Amino acid sequence: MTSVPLAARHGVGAAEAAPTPAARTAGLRKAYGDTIAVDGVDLLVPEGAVLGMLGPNGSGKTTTIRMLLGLTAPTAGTVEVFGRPMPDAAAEVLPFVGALVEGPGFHPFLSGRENLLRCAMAEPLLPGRAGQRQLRLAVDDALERVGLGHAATRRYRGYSLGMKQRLGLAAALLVPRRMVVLDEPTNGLDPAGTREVRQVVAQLHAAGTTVVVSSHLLSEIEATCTHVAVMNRGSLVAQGELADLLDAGTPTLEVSTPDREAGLDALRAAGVAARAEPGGLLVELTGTDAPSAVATLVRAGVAVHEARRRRTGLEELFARLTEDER
Ligand SMILES: Nc1ncnc2c1ncn2[C@@H]1O[C@H](COP(=O)(O)OP(=O)(O)OP(=O)(O)O)[C@@H](O)[C@H]1O
Repeated sequence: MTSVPLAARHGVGAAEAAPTPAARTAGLRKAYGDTIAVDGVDLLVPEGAVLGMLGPNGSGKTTTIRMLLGLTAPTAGTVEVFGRPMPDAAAEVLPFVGALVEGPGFHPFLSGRENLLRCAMAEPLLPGRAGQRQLRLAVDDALERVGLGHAATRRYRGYSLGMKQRLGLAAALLVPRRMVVLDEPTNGLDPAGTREVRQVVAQLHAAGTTVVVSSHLLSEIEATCTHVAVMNRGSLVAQGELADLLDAGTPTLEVSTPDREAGLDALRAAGVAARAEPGGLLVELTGTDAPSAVATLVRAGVAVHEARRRRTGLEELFARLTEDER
């Protein structure tokens, strides 16, 4: 592993030439007594990815995230963040990593802004370089990004669960990060809050920040993530680019047509498997491709109103990967 200092390679805004992943684990294991929370996890988080961690309750997502952040030490295996070992290099690495994990310890009698100012003063990347004015600007910017500007002066103890969650997210965004790790960031948020988190993740991604986000909301993961890691019973059962995972099932083409019988006859004559569906046909794209299937239909005089590839869908994939074998 390269020994170039993290700040030199990963100074905020610096271009990354080396293909070092943002984070990587090997043989990661965590046991709490007889409970094996995480077992043999080889996770790869490519730099610049938005990686969604999915898994049923108790599958080991939070424990894995805590080990990524150096908050708990592995029982066995290794964790690297930006090529540096965790938790040993935590002091060097963590200023570049924003995190929202569980309820952060905010002061109940201070306002949201005052709480964030305290966080800002503890940020190694801000003090020294930043005066009070800059700290306040960073705090107000973070509050605006999470939609808390209007409640900045209210005491934390009066915040709703969703507002507390937003303040935790704001703390993760106080300085530009190389990686942001969000454990269930939409927990307790209303639909507007959920949309805002989605926007924040999209902004981070556009700025080149790596994002690791755990969620039970498959639709959120499907909408925001480039990569997915699926956990089940402490193990990683699938990981990779979202598009590749979704394409892993049998590819099919949905054809909207009123001429279903004629369409089925034409496809069968061409050796293409298909079945009738309400409003049209579902064509299996094994041994053929979408343009050929559509051409076969059109040649047979079948009116094709619309043709669309059907993806497996994350919900179906998730159910398949995590269903119990019992
Ligand atoms: N500090 C701990 N002490 C004992 N057991 C723990 C501890 N932390 C986690 N566990 C156990 O490890 C397993 C994995 O828990 P973890 O919180 O990592 O799962 P998760 O996928 O994040 O679940 P959820 O979606 O419910 O948050 C569970 O069986 C849990 O009870």
